[in-house]
Amino acid sequence: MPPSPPTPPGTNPLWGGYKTPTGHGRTGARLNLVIALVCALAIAVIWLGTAHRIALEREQAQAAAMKSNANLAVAFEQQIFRTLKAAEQVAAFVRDQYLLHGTTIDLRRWVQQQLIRDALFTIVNVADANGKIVASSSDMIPSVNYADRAFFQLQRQNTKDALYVSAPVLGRVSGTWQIPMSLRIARADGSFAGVVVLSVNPQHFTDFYRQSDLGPQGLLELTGLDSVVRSRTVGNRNSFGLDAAKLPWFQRHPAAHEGAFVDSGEAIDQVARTISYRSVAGYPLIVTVGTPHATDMALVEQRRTAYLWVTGAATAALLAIAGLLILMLTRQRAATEALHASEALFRATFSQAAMGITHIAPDGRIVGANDKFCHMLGYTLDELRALNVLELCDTEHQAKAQQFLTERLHNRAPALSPEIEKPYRRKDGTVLWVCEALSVVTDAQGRPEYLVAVTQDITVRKNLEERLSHAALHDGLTHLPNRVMFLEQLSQLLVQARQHQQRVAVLFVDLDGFKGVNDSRGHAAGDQLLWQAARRLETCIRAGDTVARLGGDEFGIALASLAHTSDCEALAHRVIAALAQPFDIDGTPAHISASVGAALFPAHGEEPGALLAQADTAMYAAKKAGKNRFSWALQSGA
Ligand SMILES: Nc1nc2c(ncn2[C@@H]2O[C@H](COP(=O)(O)OP(=O)(O)OP(=O)(O)O)[C@@H](O)[C@H]2O)c(=O)[nH]1
Repeated sequence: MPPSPPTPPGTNPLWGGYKTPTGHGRTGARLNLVIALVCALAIAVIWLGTAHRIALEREQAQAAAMKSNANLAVAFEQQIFRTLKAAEQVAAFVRDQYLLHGTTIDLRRWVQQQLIRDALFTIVNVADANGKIVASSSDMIPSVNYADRAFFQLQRQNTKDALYVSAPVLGRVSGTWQIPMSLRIARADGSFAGVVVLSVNPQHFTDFYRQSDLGPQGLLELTGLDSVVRSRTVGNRNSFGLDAAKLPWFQRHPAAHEGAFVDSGEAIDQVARTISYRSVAGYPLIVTVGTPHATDMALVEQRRTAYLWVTGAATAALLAIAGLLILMLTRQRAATEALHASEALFRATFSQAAMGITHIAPDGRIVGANDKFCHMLGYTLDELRALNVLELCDTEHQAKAQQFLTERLHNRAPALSPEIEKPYRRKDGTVLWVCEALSVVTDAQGRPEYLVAVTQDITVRKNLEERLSHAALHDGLTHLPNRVMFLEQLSQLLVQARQHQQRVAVLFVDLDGFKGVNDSRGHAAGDQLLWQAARRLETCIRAGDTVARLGGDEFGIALASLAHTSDCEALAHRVIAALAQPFDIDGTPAHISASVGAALFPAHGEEPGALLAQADTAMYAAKKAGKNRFSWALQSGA
């Protein structure tokens, strides 16, 4: 089984596998859109995920800060609670002693003996029912009256036995800001007998700040439900006695006794804080802990920046990948479309070309051919594909065709596409002259894959050329060679004669009385006579000799390889005898004769023109001698 031929573009039969591309542009645009959408979706997912992660971490950080602050608030509340309980115990002890011993109680000594141990009380006083201080822990009893003090008036009217923590006041005894904490003294009958007053430095309440390390913007505050701030510490700044009405935690407290939120800091110092507040159990007080929101969120913000960078980089990478993908696919599509267009062009060119196109394997087998070529040769495509292109040539042209094929395979310069003119044999046996150009198509490795032959039918031109060539060298009336061809053939005979040392004879034959036939019988009759004379002359010569019409009623004869001069004379006499026979012109005889002159090579001349001239001169001599005779040329130079 022979190896299968190389496969040209497309598939068989004859690249019929090609399909007109449809919808490539639309499909490509859709694919681009899908890639863009997938990319956009992926980017959206990444960003949503990042945003969600950031929000979650924010939430967690916020919750952690709130929880931490809530714990601090609990601890702060407990410290306040313990302080107040201690104050309450001290006040109750002093009250009990006062009720037992009256003004004889020595508070100063108790402080010194540390019966009143707590150092937080700057001063402990007992005032009677009129507000006059009757016992004091200071060196001497101050002459101060509490009657106008709010806490005194409140305790006088109060029936509750509870410690009252007043708003900070400027101490009349100490001259410094104090928070008076008072306990009502009641007699056995319940009547008001005065108050025990313990003064506390407001800063004491927020000393907790130092333990809790809230930072330079941290907030610690003790606020009374009477909307007066007992003590507030922000960093190392301490303040008290401020109005708490506008504080967010104060406003929230009635609804929720404890809570946590982010405050803008508008009511204090414009610093946003994470706030936790709660009521002090059993006292009309609120403790508040705040940490700067920026500090709480610092780590989250750092991570957020990192997330944004990573997400931004991932977005850029995705966009770059999608862009590259779209670019690559677009280029690939463009290449495919160009290939399809090229194939469509090829197909149109191939099938509709005015010239025959064949694809030939390097060994000459015909792989494919267009309709034109099939039509030119009269074969079907299947018949052609069973043939070698050389089989389309006659045997004598096959070597030349093979050589042309081989040369083209070895010299594949595309710019050089030489043409060959050769005859093909059609299926019906007639000759098809073609002009054929061969191009070589190579594979990726540069090896010849197949040849493309573009074949033009030049039979008409060739026939015309042949006819023109024949007409140029032959006489149109007698169809004998004309003077030009006679001289050419004589020249070739002389070349051979020189090589073989042979003699050549040239005879000049001129009809006698031909004009009379023309004149008496007409020109057409003269033509008939000339035609018949030519045929008679042809019968007189041998193969290899030449007879030609030199013009008018003149004929030339060239005799090759003349053995004896007598042979020439014999021929001349045969000619004279043949032409002396009557001619039958349209059934009526016509009589003429002929005068013949002859010249010999090399005796009478060496060149065709010279020999013919010599023979002409000899013929003229025969005419002069009475016509119907033969005459030799004179010796050369005679
Ligand atoms: N019918 C015909 N006549 C031709 C043709 N060519 C030349 N002639 C005539 O042939 C004649 C040749 O002239 P001549 O050679 O003087 O005639 P001739 O009667 O043979 O004279 P001699 O050679 O002296 O015997 C002329 O009348 C030409 O017109 C031709 O092709 N056909």
